[in-house]
Amino acid sequence: QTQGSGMLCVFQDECLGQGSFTRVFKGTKVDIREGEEHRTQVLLKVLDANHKDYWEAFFEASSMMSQISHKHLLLVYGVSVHGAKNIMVQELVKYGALDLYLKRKGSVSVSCKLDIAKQLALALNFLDEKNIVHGNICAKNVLLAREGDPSQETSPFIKLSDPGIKVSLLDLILDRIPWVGPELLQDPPILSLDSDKWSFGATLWEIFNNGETPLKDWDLEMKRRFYGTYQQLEPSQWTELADMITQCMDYQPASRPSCRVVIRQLNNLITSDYEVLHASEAPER
Ligand SMILES: N#Cc1ccc(Nc2nc(N)cc(-n3cnc(CCO)c3)n2)cc1
Repeated sequence: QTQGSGMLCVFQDECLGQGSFTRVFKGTKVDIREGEEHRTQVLLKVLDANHKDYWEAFFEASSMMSQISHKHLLLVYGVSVHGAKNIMVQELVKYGALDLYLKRKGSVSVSCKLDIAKQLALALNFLDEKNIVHGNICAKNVLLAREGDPSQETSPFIKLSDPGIKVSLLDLILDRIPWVGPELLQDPPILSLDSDKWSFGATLWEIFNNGETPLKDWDLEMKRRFYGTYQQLEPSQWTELADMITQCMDYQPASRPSCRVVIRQLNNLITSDYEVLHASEAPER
C-alpha cells in the first residue's frame, strides 16, 4: 500500500542497479480504477535496510520530485512505507541511466549529446526558477527515455532522476568529487542553486567523454587536492565546449553562468555543429 494515488501493490523483479544507499528493481504497479485492473511497469528504488535511518532524507527526495512536474523530470508515483521497507515507486524510464548507456553505446553522435545537454539544462532551468536545488546532477541520474537516431531524424529524450539521499557526511561528499561544488567542502558547506551549475559542468564532461567517470580511481586525498589546487577536468578539443565546462565549474559559485546563458551557449554549439555537419552539403558560396 502506498501514499497518494492509491496504488494497490507492487511486485519486484530482478535488481537493475544501485545508488549510494539504494537498490533499484523493475516492478509492476497495479491500480484498480472503476473496478478495472491497470498494470504499469515501474522502477522500485528500495532504501537499503542498513541505511534505515536515512528514511526521512529518502522521503524528502521523493516528495520533492512528486511535488513538481516537468517533461524532463522523472515522474515519482509515490513512496511505499509499509513494513520495514522504504520503496520509492518511479516511472520506468526505457533505457535507464545515461552513464551506462553512453559507455555501452560508445558512438552517440555529437548532435545527440548536445540535445541531451540542452534538455538537462532545461530541467535545471525549471528547478532554478522554482528555487529548488537538486543536489545530485550527474550522468547516472540522467535517464534516457528515447534513443536519438540521426538517420531516423529522431532526437533523444531524457528525464532527470531524483537527487537521492542528501549527503552531509564529509567522506560521502568527497566521494562525489568532481560533481559536488567545492563550496560544499568548506565549513559550513553551502548548498545552493549555483552548486547544481558546477555539477552540470561535470555532467557535460561525462556526456562528451562517452560516460567515462571523471577522476576515475582517484583516491580521496588526490580528490581533495583537485579542489585544493583549483584544477579543472581534462579539456575537450572542442574549445567552445571546453570553455562552457570550465565556466560552469568556476570555483566562484557566483561567477557560474545562469541556466539561460548555458541554454543560449548550447544553442550556439548546436548551430555551429549543424553548420560543420552540413558544411559539405552547402552550395559553393
Ligand atoms: N537494462 C536496463 C534498464 C535499467 C533501468 C531502466 N530504467 C530506469 N528507470 C528509472 N526510473 C531509474 C533507473 N535507474 C537505473 N539506475 C538507477 C540508480 C542510479 O540513479 C536508477 N532505471 C531501464 C532499463
